[in-house]
Formats: sequence, C-alpha cells, structure tokens
Amino acid sequence: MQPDISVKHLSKVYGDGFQALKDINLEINRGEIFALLGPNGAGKTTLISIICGIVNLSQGTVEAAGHDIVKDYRKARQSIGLVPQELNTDSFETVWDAVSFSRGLFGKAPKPAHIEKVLKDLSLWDKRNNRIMSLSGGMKRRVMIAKALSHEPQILFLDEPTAGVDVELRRDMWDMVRKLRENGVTIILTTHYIEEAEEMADRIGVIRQGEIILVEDKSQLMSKLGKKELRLQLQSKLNRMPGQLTLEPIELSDDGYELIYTFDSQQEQAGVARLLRTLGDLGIEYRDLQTRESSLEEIFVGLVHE
Ligand SMILES: Nc1ncnc2c1ncn2[C@@H]1O[C@H](COP(=O)(O)OP(=O)(O)OP(=O)(O)O)[C@@H](O)[C@H]1O
Repeated sequence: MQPDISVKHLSKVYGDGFQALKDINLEINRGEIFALLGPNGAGKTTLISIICGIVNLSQGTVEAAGHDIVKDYRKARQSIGLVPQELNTDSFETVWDAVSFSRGLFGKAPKPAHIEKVLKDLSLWDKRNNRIMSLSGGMKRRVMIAKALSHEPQILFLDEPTAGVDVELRRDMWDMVRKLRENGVTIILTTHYIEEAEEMADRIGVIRQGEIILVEDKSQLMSKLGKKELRLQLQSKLNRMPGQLTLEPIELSDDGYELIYTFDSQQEQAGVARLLRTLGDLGIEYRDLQTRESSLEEIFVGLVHE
C-alpha cells in the first residue's frame, strides 16, 4: 500500500543558515496514528510546517496522499488538515460560519451535511450558533479541529493537541482522535505528554537535533528498549549483598530492606526464577514483591539524552 506521507532526503536550512532538518526519511501509513516526539527545538514544527506547505523545504521531496507538496501544492494541501499549536480563535463569527468558511478556503463546494457531522462528532452541535469568542478554551480547541476537518482531509496533523487542556478534555480528545482513525484518517501528532503517545500511537518517531533517530512500532519499542524491575521487600535487613548475587543485575537499597532486580522486557523470566531460587537457598525471606515496566517516558528520556 502506498504511504499517505512520504518524506525523502528532506533537509531544511533557515534563512539565517541554521539547519533545522537533516536528511529526513519517513513514511506514514494510511490510517495510522503516528506520534512525533522530540525535545524543544528538535524540528517537529518545521517538519510539519513543510509537509503542510507553510514553510519551504531546502532539499528533498515530500508527498502527501500521493501528491508532491511542491509540484502539486493544491492537491497536497487539500488532503491535509492542520490543527496548529497556537489557538487563533478571537472570533466574532459563529462556530457554524467559521467551520463552513474554512472549507471554502480549500476550494471545496459547500457541504452542510459534512459540517453538521463534524460538529456533531466533536460535540459542538449545540454551540453551532454561538460566537467562538464566547466559548470555553476546550470548546475553542474543538472548533480548531472542526475547522481542520471541514474540507474532509485524508491526513490530520495535531501539533500539541492537548497542551494546557484538563485531564477530562484530554481523554475526550483521545477518544475523538481514535474515532477519526476508525474512519480512515491518518493522524500525526506531536506532543510533550509522552503518556499521550503511549496511550494513542501506533508508531512513534523520535527526532533529535533535526534528525530522525528512531521510528518504531510502539509496542515493539516498549518491549525492545523497556526495562522491567522486580522489587523484593525483605523480612530482615541485609547488611551487604551476598556473594552469590553479585553477578546479577541487582541492587540492595540503602536501608538494606529491599532488593531491586532489573532485566530487559524481552528477556525470558529465567533470571527471575533463578534469583528467587538463590534467595531460597540463602534463606533470605521476603514479605512482598512488585514488578514494574519502564514507561515510554523513561525510554524517551534515555534516547534523547544519549
Ligand atoms: N524561522 C526560523 N528561522 C531560523 N531558525 C528557526 C526558524 N524557525 C525555527 N527555527 C529553529 O529551528 C529549530 C527547530 O525548531 P522547531 O520549531 O521546528 O522545533 P520543535 O521541535 O517544534 O520545538 P518545540 O517542541 O519547542 O515546539 C530550532 O532551533 C529553532 O530555533
């Protein structure tokens, strides 16, 4: 299947000589949720802005829904909806008018039935005759999404969709994004809430200093780079690590009451069984044990600070 977005050897040098993107190669498949992660200034917004035709590329090619974003600008742009980071909603217009007008900007004929569907899907139908400036922050954010969907794009970019949004609205947005994906829309989101990528994304791309350093299936990434930890609370204090355990990746807590064993998520459980057997042989008893997996956040921090 042809990817919905295809980026080949893309570089960007800004007017002041700063190279913001270096030889980016990336394919995003139809109907997936792709999370683009990276520290501040890594080049996320630059990459999105180039794909959306807002910033010119320096080198390379980009196709959106099969259309070259330079040679076939109009068609490429029509296939994309963008929800920018900045909310731009100090508008006297009504919700209905603003969303309908957005559609017109893409040269598409009016289609009230589609606008109605978008507003209903985003729980904005009751507010359709309200002025945008009178809405709450969360509702304004929904209006931004409705505008981005007004022209029936195949691809939707969400740049920091839930920055400054409360937990409840964030969950609503996640549900809504999943619904869009079920309808076949390809979604690319950037986020600083790694938890959001962990919850939502099918695949994760990590960008650092203008380079894509990793693209991976989320679940594979978590099992490949993730660590598991087993913590054992001991019945009685250990003054030092027994010699039989010194070869294991194991630590003794400062107070001597806890053993912490770290292993790769992919590794089979043999190490755990061996450890528990050794403890039994040594007569070390524990009163409780817990296991914990590393979060995407920990994996991400490890990656970008390497
Ligand atoms: N118009 C410009 N001229 C020169 N440099 C720029 C311009 N726009 C962005 N940059 C630089 O390019 C780099 C990438 O910026 P970009 O906004 O793409 O990063 P980002 O990953 O989106 O960061 P954030 O997470 O902070 O939004 C930064 O170092 C930034 O200072």
